[in-house]
Amino acid sequence: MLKYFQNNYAMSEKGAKDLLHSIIWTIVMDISFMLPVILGFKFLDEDMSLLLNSSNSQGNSVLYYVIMSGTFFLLMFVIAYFQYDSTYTKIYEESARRRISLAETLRKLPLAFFGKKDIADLSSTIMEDATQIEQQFSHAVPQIYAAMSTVLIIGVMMFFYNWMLSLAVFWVVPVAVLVFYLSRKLQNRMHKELYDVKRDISDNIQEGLDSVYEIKSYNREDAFSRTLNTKLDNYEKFMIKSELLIGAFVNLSYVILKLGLPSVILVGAYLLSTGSIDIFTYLVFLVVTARIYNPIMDALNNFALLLFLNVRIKRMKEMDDMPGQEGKTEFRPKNYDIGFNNVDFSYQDSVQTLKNVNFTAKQGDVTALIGPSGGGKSTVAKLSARFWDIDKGTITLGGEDISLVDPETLLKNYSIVFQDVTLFNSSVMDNIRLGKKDATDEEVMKAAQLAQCDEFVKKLPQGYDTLIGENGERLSGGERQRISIARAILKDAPIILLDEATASLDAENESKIQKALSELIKNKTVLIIAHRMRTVLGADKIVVIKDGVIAETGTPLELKEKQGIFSSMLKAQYQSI
Ligand SMILES: Nc1ncnc2c1ncn2[C@@H]1O[C@H](COP(=O)(O)OP(=O)(O)OP(=O)(O)O)[C@@H](O)[C@H]1O
Repeated sequence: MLKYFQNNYAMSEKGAKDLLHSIIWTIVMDISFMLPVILGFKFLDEDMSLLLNSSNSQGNSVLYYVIMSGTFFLLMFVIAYFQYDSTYTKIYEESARRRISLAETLRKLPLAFFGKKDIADLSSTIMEDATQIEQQFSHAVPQIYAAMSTVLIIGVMMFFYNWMLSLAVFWVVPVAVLVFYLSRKLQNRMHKELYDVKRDISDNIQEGLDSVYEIKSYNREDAFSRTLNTKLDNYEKFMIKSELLIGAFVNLSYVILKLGLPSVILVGAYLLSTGSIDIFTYLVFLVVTARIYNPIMDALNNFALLLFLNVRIKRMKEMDDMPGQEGKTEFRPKNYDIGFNNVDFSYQDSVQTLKNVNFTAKQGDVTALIGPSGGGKSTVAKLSARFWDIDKGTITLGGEDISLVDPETLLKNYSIVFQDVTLFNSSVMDNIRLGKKDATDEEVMKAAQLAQCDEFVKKLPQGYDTLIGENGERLSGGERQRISIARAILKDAPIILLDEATASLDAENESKIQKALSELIKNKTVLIIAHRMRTVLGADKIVVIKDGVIAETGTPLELKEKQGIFSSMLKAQYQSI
């Protein structure tokens, strides 16, 4: 049972145990809620029949019923308290565990995964899906199991009491459940489609927000709104259709259940007329029948909600099952040479991005990656820090295979300055301190000076304490880049991965960034995706990557003399200057 819960509801072992407790408490509570009814029957059976039959024998006193009612009330209250605690408190704990476990899974995923997968999808699985599951598990799931068990217990008791009348009560249940069961596939399909349509809309909105500048500058507002409106309209239509269809099946099941009462009336009347039952039994069955279908209807309703949840549970399990990156957390390489040995890599199975890549970026050298756009330069740089795991070959750091090292441990050795700098809506000081979280203000300011940030930071209203807006919206491209260089200087890692900006910076800005970079790369292993001639010619080694293979390697002088791709790229750039 516990394994079933774990597998089907994406629960932890503790969560499955808590769910089982909560179901048991809900069953106990449902049964305890019948105590007043039983007391009522006892009263009818023993005392009222005495009165009706004008017997002289003594029934139970009023005091007896008062004491019994008080005891039952207290018992019900205590049971309801434990049911509440086991259901609500525990499910929220499980929900927190579920979110932490998802976050832990995400932490272990290859870094590049986050570039590929849209963040809206991830965050909505962690927050929205987890909330939906939490609500259903605190409200619906224990009730389904409890309702089924309670009805079963009462059913068995009723069959022992009078099997013919019980048959009249219960024949509708399997028919109603069958109708509902048969609609399960359709419901699942509807829910899946609805979920996909909804995800598509949130992706669309997220994309619109991310690219609001482009949309406005290319006058695409109308087109964007039209697409979004169409999707929203379709979503609405789809919702109505799915509600109607699912509602039709659920209501059909309800109607079938409702046929139980007339059956009991008719069969009961017949049995009464033949003298097979007395009036009291007839009344008892009528009262029970009037109430017994409600928990079954609730269970069906809750079951429909659980089907709705299936898609989300599946999505959560998918995320949980994503292969994370593991490795040793003790790692002290004997040097910081990066080696690519016969490396093959593909993002998708069908296209091979890198083929048999071999080169070494030596500690203390600047190794420039150059080549035509789409050739694989960024991929090589990212693979060297284990953003993805490769398909074939090995990538080593100090001679050790990086695929055996825990990514977080590995990344402590890298400073990464790529073009798409991410800044946070906090102060300049905190943004730079990201490079070394325990750095003093003085250390941060020193790094900022070396990265040529000092001058523009001092002009900001509160200097280093100025909040820079969401993703540094108050800063220029060059300023953002220099902040990211300051972070890297502060981190002072032995390896620098650098993607030189292609954005056209003005001459002053460019020379400042060059100055900052030359500070950063002193005595480090530097792997640079080079775009500027100055960098390319100043490099110790050049690796030319074209169509995923290494086309040339050597010093700038060697490659110039070779008259190959490098020398023609060099000529083309000089001609364009
Ligand atoms: N996350 C990704 N998923 C799938 N394919 C990708 C991904 N990133 C890059 N690619 C593909 O891999 C190939 C190499 O891309 P890469 O970015 O490494 O080239 P590049 O030489 O750095 O290009 P550029 O100079 O234009 O930045 C390209 O065909 C690109 O479309």
